[in-house]
Amino acid sequence: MGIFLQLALDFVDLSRALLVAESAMAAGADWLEAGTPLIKSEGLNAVRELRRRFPHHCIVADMKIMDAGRIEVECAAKAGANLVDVLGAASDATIAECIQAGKNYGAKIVVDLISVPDPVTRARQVEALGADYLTVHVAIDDQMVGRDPFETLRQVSQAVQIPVGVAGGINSATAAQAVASGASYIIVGGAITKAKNPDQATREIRRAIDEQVVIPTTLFHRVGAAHIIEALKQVSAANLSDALHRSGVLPDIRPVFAGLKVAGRVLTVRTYPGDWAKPVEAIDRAEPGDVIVIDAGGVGPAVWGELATHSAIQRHVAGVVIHGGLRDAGDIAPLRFPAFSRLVMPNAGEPKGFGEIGIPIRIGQMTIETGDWLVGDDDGVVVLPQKIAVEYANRAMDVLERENRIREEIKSGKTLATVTELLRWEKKVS
Ligand SMILES: O=C(CO)[C@H](O)[C@H](O)COP(=O)(O)O
Repeated sequence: MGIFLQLALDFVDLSRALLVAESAMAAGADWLEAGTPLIKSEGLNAVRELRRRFPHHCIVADMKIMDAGRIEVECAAKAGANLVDVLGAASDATIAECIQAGKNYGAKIVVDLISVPDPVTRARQVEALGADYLTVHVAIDDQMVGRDPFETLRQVSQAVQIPVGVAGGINSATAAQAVASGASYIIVGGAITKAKNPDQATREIRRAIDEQVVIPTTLFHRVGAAHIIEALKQVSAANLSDALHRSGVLPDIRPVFAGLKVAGRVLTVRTYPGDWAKPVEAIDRAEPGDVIVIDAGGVGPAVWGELATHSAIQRHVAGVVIHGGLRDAGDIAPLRFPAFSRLVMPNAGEPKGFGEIGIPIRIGQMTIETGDWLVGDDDGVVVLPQKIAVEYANRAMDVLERENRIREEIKSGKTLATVTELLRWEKKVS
């Protein structure tokens, strides 16, 4: 038996879901899943519509049932689902009801092991209850902190006889690993639904599964602590701010030169207005790729200029952010060194040596520490605290990927309001 590719339509708008479904199913996906967000947004009408448009495909309703198993399975089956998902975290009574209702209404029951503390034990239990399929699943939110499903998949697939599938950020680079770890079906959401070209993305994942090959991708894969910079180099300050729920922006600090982006780890400096000693000493303390963030109290005179920039370039410093003043802008411009500053002025201060390097600083409402991360570009600077850096670097990638997909839909002749069904999704004021 071949390995099935299940496309998970995690949209909130049926029209967008159908657009991707049409191309992905034609490109080689086997099973078609109405994702939980789609069912919550559109109701079981989403399943009915998928059944109508794809009469010969297996339709999966990702109901994530937690209670009232009988009625939820009945509704999904009557809407046209062949497979209905219940959570492994649900009680045995709920799962047993789902299984009985499935038999009655002609649907198979998939037990989703998402967030189950002991998946191997639970897998054996639900197999004994009569489940038809088991899915090992790393939640989208858990993917953001770098978790993957492969070791659990290997263990669960060895522990039970029924087919085991996998979900959790699978892409063209990891689909072969999913097969090697024992998957009988592979569920792919974002790597197809956020792809600029879902048709091509589906073909690549199909090939990765069938030929057991790794097809590298820079998108749809999540980084761990050692690779934060790889994600931050791809995203914009706006992407990162969106991921951070619109926070993280350094107020009043503007790019001095247009078209230059910086992403890097922060080295902080606190200094006295105009005292450029610690900023220049920090260059010698910086690691390659660091961004020096200077708090000079938000006022002049300048604490950074052309010679400091040459020095920073020698040390492979990635950029500078100044809550204070910069000078020599005309001489720095051709050096293409990313510089962000509150003020630009001709006068420098004296090197008196006040202040410290590497201590927490405060700019506006933001506390910034050495080891934090930042992204700066034409929009300004967004800081990412170290303790949440892995998660929000990944969430910023997710924002970027979603925008990539929306942009393609606009370019195909729609407007932003149409693609996002803005009238429907405006925040209602009570
Ligand atoms: O059920 C889901 C989330 O709970 C998703 O459909 C599933 O995780 C697949 O999407 P992705 O490939 O983006 O992880």
